[in-house]
Amino acid sequence: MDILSRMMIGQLPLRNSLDRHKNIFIQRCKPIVEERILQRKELVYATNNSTAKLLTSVFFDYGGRPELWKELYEEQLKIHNESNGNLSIDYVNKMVKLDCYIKESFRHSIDIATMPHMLIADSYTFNNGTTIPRGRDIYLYIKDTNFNNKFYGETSDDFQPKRHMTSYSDGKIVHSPTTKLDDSFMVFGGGKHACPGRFYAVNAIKIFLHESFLRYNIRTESGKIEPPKIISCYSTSSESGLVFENRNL
Ligand code: HEM
Repeated sequence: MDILSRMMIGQLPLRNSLDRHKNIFIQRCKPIVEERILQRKELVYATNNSTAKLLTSVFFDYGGRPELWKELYEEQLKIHNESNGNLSIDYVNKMVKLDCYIKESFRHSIDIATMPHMLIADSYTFNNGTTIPRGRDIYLYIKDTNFNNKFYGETSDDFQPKRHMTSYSDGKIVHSPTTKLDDSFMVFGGGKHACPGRFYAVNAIKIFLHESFLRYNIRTESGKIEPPKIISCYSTSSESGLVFENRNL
């Protein structure tokens, strides 16, 4: 059984090491962050470290792929017109193409699950002889899952938002939402400690993109797909520019 499966079924005596990282975050930010925000420190940490980072990657993935722009814009325009500009959660749930696009962008953007885990037993030895000492942070390397042909077929390396939806001849579209926990999509972890903020995070990103697509034509400064910046096994979005041009609604 691999490490992922053991974590999921709780066989590995790990706990989320959010507390340790939270304390580092608080020490660094104490002088500048208001008391009111500190009381919500977990939310600030979660939002900074994952949602904002991923939103940036989602913009870069969009800006370098002109072939996606028309269809995604038209879905948002249709929803804008139907809702008269008053988005309710029912309208956010109708953003199916956008959701599939976000899921594909997440699949390509995340190499390691953003929340490390810490071993709380004295030590743990895997079948291959690797021993982890107490207190060691463990990160889930999920690129193996994200680009696994077993889950995504021969085209697993390609950026294809439509891989997450099935269209039927009567026009009905069924899709696998970004928030769905699955062995093939571990971006939000899994099991009882899977990210509880995922619905909030994905809806916030959808609403942000909805408003942005309606207002702006967005492209990378180079006009090309900008590869992510890789720091060791950690990838983050490119540091190059994004261009937002006003769109006439
Ligand atoms: C796109 C954005 C986000 C990503 C990719 C993400 C990812 C993750 C991952 C991988 C975990 C670890 C799951 C596991 O241990 O199996 C986690 C846990 C957690 N996340 Fe998120 N997260 C995101 C946004 C948020 C937001 C916005 C919040 C709060 C509003 C949040 C709150 C939490 C909390 C409280 C936990 C710990 C759950 C537990 O240990 O039981 N996350 N998240």
